[in-house]
Amino acid sequence: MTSRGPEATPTPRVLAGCALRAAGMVWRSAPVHVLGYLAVTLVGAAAPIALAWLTKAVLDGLAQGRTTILLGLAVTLAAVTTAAVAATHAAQYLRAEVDRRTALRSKDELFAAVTRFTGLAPFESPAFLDRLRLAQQSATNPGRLVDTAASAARSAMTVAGFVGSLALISPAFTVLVLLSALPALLIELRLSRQRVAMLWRIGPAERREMFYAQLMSTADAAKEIRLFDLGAFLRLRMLAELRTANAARRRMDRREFFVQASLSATSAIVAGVGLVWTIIAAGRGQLSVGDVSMFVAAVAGVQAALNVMVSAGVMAYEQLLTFHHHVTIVTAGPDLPAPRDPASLAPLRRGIELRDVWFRYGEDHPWVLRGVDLFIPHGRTVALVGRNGGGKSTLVKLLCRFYDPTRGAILWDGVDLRDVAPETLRARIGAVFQDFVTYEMTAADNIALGDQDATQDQSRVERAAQDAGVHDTVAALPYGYRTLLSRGFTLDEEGEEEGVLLSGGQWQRVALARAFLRRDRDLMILDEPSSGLDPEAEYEVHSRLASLRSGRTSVVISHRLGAVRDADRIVVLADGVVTEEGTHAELLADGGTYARLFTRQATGYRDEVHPTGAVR
Ligand SMILES: Nc1ncnc2c1ncn2[C@@H]1O[C@H](COP(=O)(O)OP(=O)(O)OP(=O)(O)O)[C@@H](O)[C@H]1O
Repeated sequence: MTSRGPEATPTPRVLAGCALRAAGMVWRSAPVHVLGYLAVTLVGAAAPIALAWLTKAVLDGLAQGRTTILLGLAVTLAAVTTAAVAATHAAQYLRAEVDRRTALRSKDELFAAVTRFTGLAPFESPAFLDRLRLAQQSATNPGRLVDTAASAARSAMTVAGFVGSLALISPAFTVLVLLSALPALLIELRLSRQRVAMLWRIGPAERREMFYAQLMSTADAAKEIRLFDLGAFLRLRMLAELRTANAARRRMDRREFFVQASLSATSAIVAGVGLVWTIIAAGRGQLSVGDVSMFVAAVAGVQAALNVMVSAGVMAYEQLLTFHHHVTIVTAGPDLPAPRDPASLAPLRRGIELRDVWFRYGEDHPWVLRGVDLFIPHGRTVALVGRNGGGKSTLVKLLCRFYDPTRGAILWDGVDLRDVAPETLRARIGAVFQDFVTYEMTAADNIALGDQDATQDQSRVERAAQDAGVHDTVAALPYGYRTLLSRGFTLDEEGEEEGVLLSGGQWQRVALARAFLRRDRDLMILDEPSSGLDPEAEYEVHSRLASLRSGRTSVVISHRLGAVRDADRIVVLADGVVTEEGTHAELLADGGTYARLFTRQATGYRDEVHPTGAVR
């Protein structure tokens, strides 16, 4: 599902599966509305045929001077016209409702599937992201398929009705009109395959265009864009992507225009020939005035209805091809191998062992971890330190099983993490990630997301905030814990209860509070938990974290070596290999990388005092 080459066109069998799935989805979403829609469609389909016959009867009645039947015919004509108009409006409403209800279900199904992916790899795959975008766009397709099918059925009825009438006048001409629609169908199907392939090809350009547009409209990037004067640069890039996509769409539109113009010309020629023939036949007295009117209405009706049928068939085909992206995602297997019979995971007793763990993010990527052997003992704190890009955060991601080791294994009290359901493992872990999320939600929600049970328990949220030292800040916000931590939305519909923005350090404390809600978990992961804090706050938070960690198993990553010196074990990771391991004192005594980094940092904090007493 992740490779990005030209998309192979799904086989008819696969498309039939998609159609069945779409039909099931529509039926489950809006059964009553679908039935109503089909009923009014039927009325709409019968109306033109009835009108044509009534018109013929009126004209013949007039020509033959049978005025007695004219009033009845006129009333019937008016009633049929009214019913046809009412059916059109009812169909519009019902179709929109079917669309809305089905789109809701389709989005639910799609995002349930997206959140079911347990690892991170799909979200780092351009092919998957392109597919997801197209799948999102296809949310209304199942509903539209009903519409398309109904309009095809309506047209089929019209064709059948008029074909009967036409055949009475000229069987040969009837065959000619019907046959003239066949090339149109084949050509249009080919065009629609090309259109869907084009949409897949321009997917990356469209996503980049969206990326630039979003960048220019979000507060996060606004500072740099203004300071570095990036506005015009980003706008031009966005427009370049849009032009690329537009050029592909234009080429396709032109091709369609030429093909459709040729097809329309063919239809017009067929209709013109027929008209000449009927006029000549009427002149010779072989046809009545009513017959001529019927013939003209029938040819126009059959051609228009055949056109609609061809368009409907093509549209259905295109809608199915796009909906296929949805189906591919919702029916995809697990992104990480799922254990057939998942092992249960008891609370940690001995520890977590990384046994010769090798990892790279993809086959074309370099090795990030190269044979890491490491034991994280139960109840102890292990600190991971080392230079940027050494693989520390990657190791932590493997502990959470966001990826599986490429080689080697990670064992939780001897149980391979691959044998456990990811959600079971994650229920035992608490974490603050380096790139924690700042949710545009209320302060209370931002904390409670750490443990959803807490959404119903404000006291737990407040306790966690107190532990993270952010309670006073939150309590002082305009609406306390109800305050929205965003300037992009407001709390109320009227737009009066505006949100606020927190500082970087305050956000970090909110993220810590989220982790504090999971304090009872077996493993606590703290990836740079205090990087945004001021020195006093850092000291305070580390004291709190130390008390939180005491007796618990934790893995801490920090570049501030003073913050991890008390860890039970300090592990230096360099180029994906454990190069040093020991306590702070042992590593200092060894005089290796850790000792060098620590001394360098410590020297930076120490003032050199001049003999005169001045601080330099
Ligand atoms: N999702 C990813 N896809 C591809 N490569 C990645 C991904 N995440 C990290 N890397 C690469 O893996 C290597 C290790 O990154 P990692 O984030 O684990 O390092 P780190 O030790 O935590 O660094 P830092 O101290 O800067 O946070 C880096 O070279 C990085 O480019």
